[in-house]
Amino acid sequence: MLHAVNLSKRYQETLALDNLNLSIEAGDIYCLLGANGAGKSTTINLFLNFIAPTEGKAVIDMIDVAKDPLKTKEVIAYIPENLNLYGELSGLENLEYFVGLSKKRYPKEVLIAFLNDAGLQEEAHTQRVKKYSKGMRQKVGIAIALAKKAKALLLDEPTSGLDPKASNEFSELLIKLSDQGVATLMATHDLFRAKETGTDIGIMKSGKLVEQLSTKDIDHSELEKLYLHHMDN
Ligand SMILES: Nc1ncnc2c1ncn2[C@@H]1O[C@H](COP(=O)(O)OP(=O)(O)OP(=O)(O)O)[C@@H](O)[C@H]1O
Repeated sequence: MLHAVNLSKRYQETLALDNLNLSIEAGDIYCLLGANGAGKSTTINLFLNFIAPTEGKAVIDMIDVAKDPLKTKEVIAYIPENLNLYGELSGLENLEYFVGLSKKRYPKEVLIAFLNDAGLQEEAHTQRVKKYSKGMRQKVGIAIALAKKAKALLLDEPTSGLDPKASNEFSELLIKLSDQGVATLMATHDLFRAKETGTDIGIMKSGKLVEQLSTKDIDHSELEKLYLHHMDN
């Protein structure tokens, strides 16, 4: 579903991403780990066509992102660290608006069902988003992904700053989406969540993918050791 093929991005003298090859299939939750500046956001931004590759390609659902960015955007949902919602609108109104951008229309009760499925408590649906916690905003993001029937989810540090309960709830939603066949690429600094939630882990350093593994082959402390080993060498 999501493929990086010899994907590179250079900014003047900085090689932000160096020949990345990556395959994320339906149901995979692929967690990208790495220090600040390792190239995680660059990877996600290339899949979103926010930036253009210097070499190689990002492919979503067999379509080259740079060649047909609008078509690829139809099948993905993106949740950044801080989701940009309209503070004066309610969660329900935000959902209606953003789903409308993707040319989908649903009756109000179906939109409410998406918010419920995303775990947003009923009384919050009609409250202005400016009063929401970060966890509640991220749930609206998940509701948008559900309503768009997104095949792939791109997440850039979505749980940073969430308390452990909110972070756990978010992870459970990702697993629910994965069970429905959604392919997820998530940049994160949270080794614990990556092991708990992810199916696969990639460790990046200085623009290179230096390690790939399946989460079932490693425990928490081995993952931490491996991560620190790569950061120290
Ligand atoms: N617009 C830009 N112009 C120049 N250099 C950039 C630009 N965007 C990113 N870089 C550089 O590319 C490299 C990779 O950055 P990137 O943001 O992908 O890292 P990251 O792994 O997401 O880090 P973080 O964990 O801090 O979010 C860094 O050296 C960064 O300084």
